[in-house]
Amino acid sequence: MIYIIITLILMSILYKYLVKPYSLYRKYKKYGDGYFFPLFGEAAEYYQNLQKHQDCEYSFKHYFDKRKPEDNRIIVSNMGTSVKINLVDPDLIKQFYQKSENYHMDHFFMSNLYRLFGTEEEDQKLHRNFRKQFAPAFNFEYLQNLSSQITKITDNKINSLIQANNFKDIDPIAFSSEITGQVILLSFLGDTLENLSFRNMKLPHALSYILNCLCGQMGEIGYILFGAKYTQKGYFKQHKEVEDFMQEFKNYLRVILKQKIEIYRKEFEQTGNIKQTCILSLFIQNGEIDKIDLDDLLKYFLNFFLAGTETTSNLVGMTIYYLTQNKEVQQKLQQEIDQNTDYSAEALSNLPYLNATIKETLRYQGPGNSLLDRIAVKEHYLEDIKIEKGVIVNVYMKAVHRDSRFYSDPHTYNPQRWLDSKENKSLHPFTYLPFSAGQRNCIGQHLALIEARIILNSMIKNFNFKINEGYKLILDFKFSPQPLNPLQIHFDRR
Ligand code: HEM
Repeated sequence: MIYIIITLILMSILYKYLVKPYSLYRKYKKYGDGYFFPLFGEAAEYYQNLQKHQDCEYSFKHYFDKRKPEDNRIIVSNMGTSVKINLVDPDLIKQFYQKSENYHMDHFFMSNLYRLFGTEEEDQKLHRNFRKQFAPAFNFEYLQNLSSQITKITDNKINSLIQANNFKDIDPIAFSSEITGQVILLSFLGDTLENLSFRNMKLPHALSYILNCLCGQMGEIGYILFGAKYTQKGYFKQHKEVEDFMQEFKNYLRVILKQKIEIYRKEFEQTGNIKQTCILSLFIQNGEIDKIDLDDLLKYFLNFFLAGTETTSNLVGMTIYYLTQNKEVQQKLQQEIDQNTDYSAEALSNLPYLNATIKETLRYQGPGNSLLDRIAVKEHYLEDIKIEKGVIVNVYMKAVHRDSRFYSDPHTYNPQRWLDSKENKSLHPFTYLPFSAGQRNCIGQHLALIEARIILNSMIKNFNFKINEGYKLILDFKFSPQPLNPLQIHFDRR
């Protein structure tokens, strides 16, 4: 009897994880190519190279140079009990955004992070409400008021580097993440909380520490099998320590939020105005603060920190890296920046070469390679492809950003392409998506660009950049491509 039960269990596992996904895989393969674990399929080489070389740029180039994009509109792979479809064709991508009501966020792999900042808004109405509430705080005109403070944070950081008199082997990603972390605190709370610490860590460090712990747990076998329940229960000492740290930290932040709200409320009652530009002060002035509870505010604050810190510092740091690899780009940028004396957000947004360089980093190696996975909640079509309920769908932005049909010489870093009107004209609107598109596009894109321009402007004014001769960039495949070993750049004072 026991053998029959074991056989039945094994067969049902085999069916769920192998037979069913394989039949789905076969069905979708005719629209593109793909790989199936245990590894086979045309795209398996992509994965094998990734494991062997650990360099996602190497395996990406190797694979994408060989495929014919016009015949391969998707890349399909098995994912748990279903399949995942990566869209790499702009027309399919356009339809995906137009039919966004057919998708929810896929929670399984992300659920450990949702423990930190609460679950995603699945309800479209709630999400629309969130966007409506926060949109005024992220429009360019409002954010311009923060630019002098962002410049001050950047200059302080550069001055402390100059005072330390150590310009060797600097990682510009880590360097700028201290600025971008403070900017998120500033834009939300109106204060960088420089003097506060939690368990002897500055607040951005404490947050990054928790995020790293939670992301690390997501690679554990127990997590892969059982999801966040496995880590949350705290059966193991290290899980319990992270859980305690996180809860204590959230309570600490809740108190800070409450205190800040009280301070701004008082200022508003007494003067009819709040001097500091930030989300909290805006919400008090426009009355939104009474429509949102403290736990939701905390959730959004943590969300913004997660979405806005490493992404922007990655953009800045990788731009500096590409300047070390392209001397003429560095020189051209210096010339433009040296001639400019107006450092306001608006003036910087009008520097053509600075903006073309940022745009090119976002195309070439943007921090948003793909989206968080979506799961189809009902059957529907993307063009001629029938998407079944339960199938996971994502947009592989990097693939369209490097598609030779839309970009000449796509694997070359070349800011000039954005100033060349011929290349610009040929663009299909869904071939440039560093901040995604549609209802869930990046709400913080203006903030990210304002910050990137200010930080790069100050850094380029002060330094020449040279890579350490022994350093070789290997891009690790994480949420976004990250250097496996921290960048080692010599900042030469100008
Ligand atoms: C270079 C920097 C940045 C890049 C490349 C970037 C990219 C993206 C992308 C691709 C998405 C869509 C994700 C998806 O749909 O799965 C997104 C969403 C989001 N981003 Fe950014 N981001 C950046 C900076 C920021 C900053 C500074 C903030 C500040 C608050 C921010 C806040 C958000 C939020 C809250 C969402 C979710 C929006 C929603 O669901 O409605 N991001 N970002």
